[in-house]
Amino acid sequence: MTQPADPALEFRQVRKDYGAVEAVSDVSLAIARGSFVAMVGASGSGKSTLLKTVNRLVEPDSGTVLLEGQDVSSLPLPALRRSVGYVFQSVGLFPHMTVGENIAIGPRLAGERLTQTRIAELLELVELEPTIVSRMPDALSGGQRQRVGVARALAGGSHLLLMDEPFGALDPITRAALGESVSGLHRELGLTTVMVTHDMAEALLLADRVLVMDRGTIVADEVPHALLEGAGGPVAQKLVAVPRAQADRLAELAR
Ligand SMILES: Nc1ncnc2c1ncn2[C@@H]1O[C@H](COP(=O)(O)OP(=O)(O)OP(=O)(O)O)[C@@H](O)[C@H]1O
Repeated sequence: MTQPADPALEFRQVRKDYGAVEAVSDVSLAIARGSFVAMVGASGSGKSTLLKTVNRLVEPDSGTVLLEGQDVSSLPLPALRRSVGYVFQSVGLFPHMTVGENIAIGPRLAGERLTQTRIAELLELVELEPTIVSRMPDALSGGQRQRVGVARALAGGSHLLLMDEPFGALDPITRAALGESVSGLHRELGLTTVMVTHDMAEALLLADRVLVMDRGTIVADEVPHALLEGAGGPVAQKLVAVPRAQADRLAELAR
């Protein structure tokens, strides 16, 4: 892929080791404003570690992460976390807080109160009923919890949405519905979206750029069409082979 001239997010030679494990090895990558990037790769390949360097949940050993051209290590943490929408792997809603309080927590930590109207708007964006606002997280389905997680990530008005395996624990129908919702939000709000997923089919269907990570490095960087045409090298093609074989088998069964 050609590198964008004025990227929303950029990694320059980012490296993170955990003892002898090279979790992220000198990754350089620029992400264009408005793009939807999927990051795919085997478990332990470094996807989450790389994503977490953006809002400094992980501090790199070396290298720089630039958000809108600014080195994230020079930004005050509350402001940085506010300007990066982050949907966690495990959702991570606070169990003792209502849905509304969970959505408002980021701005609150940064010293701002979200109005009830704004919270209602955010619920509407993620297609949840406004009445859900006073419910506790354990009274929601997994899909509803993930939608609240997305609303919370967008509450600070961020244009950068990072999602770490957001649909992992959901059934396939809920997963597909949420994928569609996120894709719609991405377009409507003009977001730059980076989504970590184990599912190459999901990556191919939702993203306009697919990165494949393997042992701490990016081994493929392609548009979905190119991956389907055979580009990206052996690790990428092994991942593409799975949904392709399923699609072929389904087509055979339908004959
Ligand atoms: N806090 C930590 N302490 C020690 N090792 C860690 C820590 N976080 C991650 N690692 C190691 O770093 C490597 C990369 O982990 P990472 O979670 O980034 O991979 P991943 O591709 O996101 O995996 P998954 O798809 O399973 O979430 C792994 O070997 C992991 O065990």
